[in-house]
Amino acid sequence: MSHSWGYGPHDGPETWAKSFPIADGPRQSPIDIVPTQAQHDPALKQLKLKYDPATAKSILNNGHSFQVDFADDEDNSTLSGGPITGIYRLRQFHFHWGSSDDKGSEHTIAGTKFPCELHLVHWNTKYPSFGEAASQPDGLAVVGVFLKIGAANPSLQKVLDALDDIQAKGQQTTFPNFDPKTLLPGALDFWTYDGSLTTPPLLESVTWIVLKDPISVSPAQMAKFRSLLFTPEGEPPCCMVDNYRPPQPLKGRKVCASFK
Ligand SMILES: NS(=O)(=O)c1ccc2c(c1)[C@H]1CCC[C@H]1[C@@H](c1ccccc1Cl)N2
Ligand SMILES: [Zn+2]
Repeated sequence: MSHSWGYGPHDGPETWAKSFPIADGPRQSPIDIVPTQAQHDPALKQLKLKYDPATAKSILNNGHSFQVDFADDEDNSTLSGGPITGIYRLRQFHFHWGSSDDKGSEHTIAGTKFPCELHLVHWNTKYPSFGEAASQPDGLAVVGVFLKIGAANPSLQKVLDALDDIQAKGQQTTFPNFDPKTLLPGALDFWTYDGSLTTPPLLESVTWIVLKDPISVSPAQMAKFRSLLFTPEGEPPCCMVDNYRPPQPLKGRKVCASFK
């Protein structure tokens, strides 16, 4: 049976546990990050992100968000260092956002919500594939970046310019030669904790690496995100907004900080 889940009143985060009981599991994401309760871990290494723009392939409206997919058959775009051991390959990046600027991020900082949050999804190359890695406790590493209202972001604009071709669910187009590093803030200070995918199947296989510093997004750029549709062509249009899961119980987990 194909699980149809979404973000509405009848299929949203409060209903997911019915089809995905892990929704009430011990290491669910996102969480509210409370900086004063995070523990500085001096043993944490610097994050090493090595991205090759040539690995960018396509951009897809998957009906929950839109994602930019990368060729991950070689170690050309990788994440290492930080809290992880070994090499993780970049698979895709996507976003979560709100219907207004006062909400939209999945992680929050001491209760503060951002209008949007970027997720760069990587999988552990000790496993043979993304799918296999996604089912392992150390299988995935997702770098989360907050977007804060400010100046227009030229690098983000390159991504947003492609959205006209993928307005409806299931639409995809080529997206070559893009360097995701241009979407990162100057400093790579981060919080890290053990968590899960924030959408079904909610697998508890993610080492979360949430960057402290946001990148900028303008109000006009936020409007571009909100012009996408959850619905496929030919169905009554439903704007893709509020595609975020609210923070989940910490259940005793420690959040570590790479900085003082
Ligand atoms: N928000 S997030 O960063 O926690 C996140 C990261 C990766 C994936 C997901 C959510 C979800 C989103 C749709 C499919 C599912 C997953 C996946 C894709 C194809 C096959 C299997 C799986 Cl598990 N990919
Ligand atoms: Zn996500």
